Amino acid sequence: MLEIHGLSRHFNGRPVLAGINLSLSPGEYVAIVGESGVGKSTLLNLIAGLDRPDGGTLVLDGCDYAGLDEDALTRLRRDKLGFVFQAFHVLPHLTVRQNVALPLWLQGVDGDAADAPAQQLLDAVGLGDRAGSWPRELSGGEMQRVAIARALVHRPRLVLADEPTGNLDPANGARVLDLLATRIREAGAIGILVTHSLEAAATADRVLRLDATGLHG
Ligand SMILES: Nc1ncnc2c1ncn2[C@@H]1O[C@H](COP(=O)(O)OP(=O)(O)OP(=O)(O)O)[C@@H](O)[C@H]1O
Repeated sequence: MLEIHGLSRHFNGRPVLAGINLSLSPGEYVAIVGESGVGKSTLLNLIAGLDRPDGGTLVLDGCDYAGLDEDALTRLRRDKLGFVFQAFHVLPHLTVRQNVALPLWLQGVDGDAADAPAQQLLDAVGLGDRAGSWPRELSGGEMQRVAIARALVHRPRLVLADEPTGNLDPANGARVLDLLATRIREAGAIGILVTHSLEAAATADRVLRLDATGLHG
């Protein structure tokens, strides 16, 4: 369960988010849309624990972020979160399969136990035959699919995706959105998709609009 109450964030005295409320149960997958600059990525960064709010509360599975120090937030991200951000953060010195297996390694799972699910996810995003490639050998869209496979490999409780299909052609975009929705529903995870595409947003269970007055269902 993700519970957000009265969340606010200012930058240089300028309010970006004010009084955001959102409550999501396991298995719920929502899309957040809204004008450029309204604060969608800021909200995802707060939910990911990569940034701290100026006010309000964030509680995931009973755990209040306010009580967590940086180490505890890092553990929360490692154990419970999968995220695909606009910058892919694919590591250049690891192969494609190693990049996807990384979240499992960080949980102490390695060898075949990490390689097999990593390969399965790569197959699912259409990159099964590129497992041994290096990131520099991939196109932007292929790299984005690696990032999506990596975000899902450890079956996270909370999946955050910021424009995950921004670099993809329609067929691969549809495939990735379908994979995201299927994985979230099958795992009973919570999913939040930030997108400008109403077509992409329609693949979630419901669409929320963020504007200066808050989130609207
Ligand atoms: N670290 C920061 N310091 C100062 N201002 C910031 C910072 N991060 C975000 N902002 C500002 O907060 C506002 C919201 O940015 P954010 O990236 O959350 O918007 P967005 O809704 O995701 O936009 P887009 O749809 O264009 O990606 C913007 O005006 C941005 O300039």
